Amino acid sequence: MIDVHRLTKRYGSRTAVDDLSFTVRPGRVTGFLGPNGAGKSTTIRMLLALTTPSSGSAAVNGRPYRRLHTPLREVGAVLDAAGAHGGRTAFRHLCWLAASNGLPRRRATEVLERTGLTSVAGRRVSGFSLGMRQRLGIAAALLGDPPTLIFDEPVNGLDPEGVRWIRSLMRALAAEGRTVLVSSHLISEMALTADHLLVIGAGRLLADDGIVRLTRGHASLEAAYFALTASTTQHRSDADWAAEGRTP
Ligand SMILES: Nc1ncnc2c1ncn2[C@@H]1O[C@H](COP(=O)(O)OP(=O)(O)OP(=O)(O)O)[C@@H](O)[C@H]1O
Repeated sequence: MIDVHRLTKRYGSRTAVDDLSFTVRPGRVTGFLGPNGAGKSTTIRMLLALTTPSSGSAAVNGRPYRRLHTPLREVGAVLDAAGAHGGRTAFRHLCWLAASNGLPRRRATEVLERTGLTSVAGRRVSGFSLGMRQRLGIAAALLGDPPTLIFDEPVNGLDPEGVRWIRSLMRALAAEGRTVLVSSHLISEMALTADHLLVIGAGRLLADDGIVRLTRGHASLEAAYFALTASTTQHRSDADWAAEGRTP
């Protein structure tokens, strides 16, 4: 479970996240959708205590991230595919992570199996493709068997097979009763993957609803999304011009 309450982040005169409140529930895939610069990554970074909020709070399984006793057992996060030390093998990387988080070594073998990396477990990460690195990042996120998972733009740069694999993994993780939050700016991908959507624009929450309800009254999810974000896209452009001290 993820709870965000009146979360705000300002960078100078720019408000990246603006009084955002929402709850992400277990047992379904929740998409976090918004245009470039909407504040998705900043929100996720605040959830994981990588960025300090200007105000408001964020909790994972009822506690702020910094107060989780064993974070890897509580929440797995996939932020980018470049996290592993290139000189290590996939297996050693995961064993090192497991040991430094008090997790049994067998978890490394188990998550390699789940992410389809068993056959390349002994290869150095430096030789991995983007798709293999992404799978390794997911393996690391699953190491502590956490009830909550957060993926930030997980399919960026992946080929169709990789996209489909991640989609089915996220659905399977939700079916196991986990809380799954996935950020994206790809509407078509979210239509296939998510049950529920949080739509943000210019740092503000624009919708918090099921895909079916969101789409109702529109020709498609894409049409519903553009109707929701149209005004904030304009707002963001004007704000960007202003922040740069220019006029559009
Ligand atoms: N460290 C920072 N310093 C200043 N501004 C920042 C910083 N990080 C983010 N921002 C600004 O905050 C806003 C939100 O950015 P953020 O990366 O959270 O958006 P996003 O929705 O994840 O976008 P994208 O889909 O492009 O990744 C943007 O205007 C961005 O320029």
